[in-house]
Amino acid sequence: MAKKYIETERIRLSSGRQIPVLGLGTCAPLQSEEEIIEAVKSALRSGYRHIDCAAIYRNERAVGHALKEAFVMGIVKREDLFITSKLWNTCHKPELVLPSLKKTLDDLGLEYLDLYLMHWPMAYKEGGEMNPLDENGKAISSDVDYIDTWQAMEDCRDMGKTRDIGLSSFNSQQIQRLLDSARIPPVAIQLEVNCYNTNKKLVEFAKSKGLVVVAFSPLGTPSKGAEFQLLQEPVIQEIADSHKKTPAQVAIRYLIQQGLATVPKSVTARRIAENTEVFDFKLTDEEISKLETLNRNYKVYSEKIAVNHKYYPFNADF
Ligand SMILES: NC(=O)C1=CN([C@@H]2O[C@H](COP(=O)(O)OP(=O)(O)OC[C@H]3O[C@@H](n4cnc5c(N)ncnc54)[C@H](OP(=O)(O)O)[C@@H]3O)[C@@H](O)[C@H]2O)C=CC1
Ligand SMILES: O=C1CO[C@H](CO)[C@@H](O)[C@@H]1O
Repeated sequence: MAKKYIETERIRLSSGRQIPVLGLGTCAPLQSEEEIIEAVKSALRSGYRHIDCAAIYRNERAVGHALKEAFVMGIVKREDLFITSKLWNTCHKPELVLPSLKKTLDDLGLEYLDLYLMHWPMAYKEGGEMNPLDENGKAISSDVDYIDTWQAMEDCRDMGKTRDIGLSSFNSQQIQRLLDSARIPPVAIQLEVNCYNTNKKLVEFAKSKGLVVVAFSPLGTPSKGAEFQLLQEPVIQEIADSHKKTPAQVAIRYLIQQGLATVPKSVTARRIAENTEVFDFKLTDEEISKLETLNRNYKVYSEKIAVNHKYYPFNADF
């Protein structure tokens, strides 16, 4: 019988805390509040203890609703959970950081987060749309330096509003620049990593600086009408068949064997459970090499609306 996902599957953060390697993604723009509530409850019942949220997903109240029900029903206790959320780009001004975090906490119905990430190094114009666009459809920048935003995030950690702080989609130069001035170093970074985008140089760089890497879009975001469909690749299917596993389980297992945490998203109870059954088999070195032939440095989240931003992260080599 497949080994149930259990809480020992964790990675130690530089702060000494631990992050469960498997979490539930909640970026679900097409799903209703009811679907999100059911998905989070289903995940908690399946043994997930790590939920990945963000203000920009516009569904933190639904996640909070599910958490509250799970607490009342005794499915899980707050202290057993690892809840991540992310500061959105329109709230990088230092005076907006704490209010943004408080809004997220209020929506989630929590006293504190486990991890608060800066969602992107890029600040957008404050005070209006979450994706403010100019007449050419490009994001309108704000001039805030992510170093100043980080200092406000450090203050949030000092206040106990979040146990740890981290980054998302920063390139190596931006990580280094931030580390050079940080009073509190980031413990983790979310990066797009999957078999289409193994992102090796950046992953190794981040790890060498003491950051745990959390892989987002582990399945290649099939729902986004993506150009390529990772889960339908014959190479993945073949390896899955030989282990009596599914392509999604192989895609997730690949990341775990790279020493990464990951946050596959699903609102389908069967898949939510399926995605946990990844701790009872091991890919061989040969299988890993075969999977890596799929790499084409393909990004689902290239944030093209912000290509002209001063801090656009994808112009650097890595
Ligand atoms: N920091 C950042 O900038 C970013 C962070 N993220 C985070 O990462 C999470 C995951 O990435 P995301 O881009 O959502 O995409 P994923 O790669 O996790 O793919 C999600 C899609 O795969 C489907 N799916 C899930 N499990 C299976 C399965 N076992 N078999 C077949 N299909 C499956 C889901 O369908 P269904 O739901 O219908 O079951 C959904 O359509 C996000 O939800 C978010 O939390 C994502 C992007 C950027
Ligand atoms: O997490 C993410 C998913 O959706 C957002 C857009 O709406 C992205 O900007 C982001 O990186």
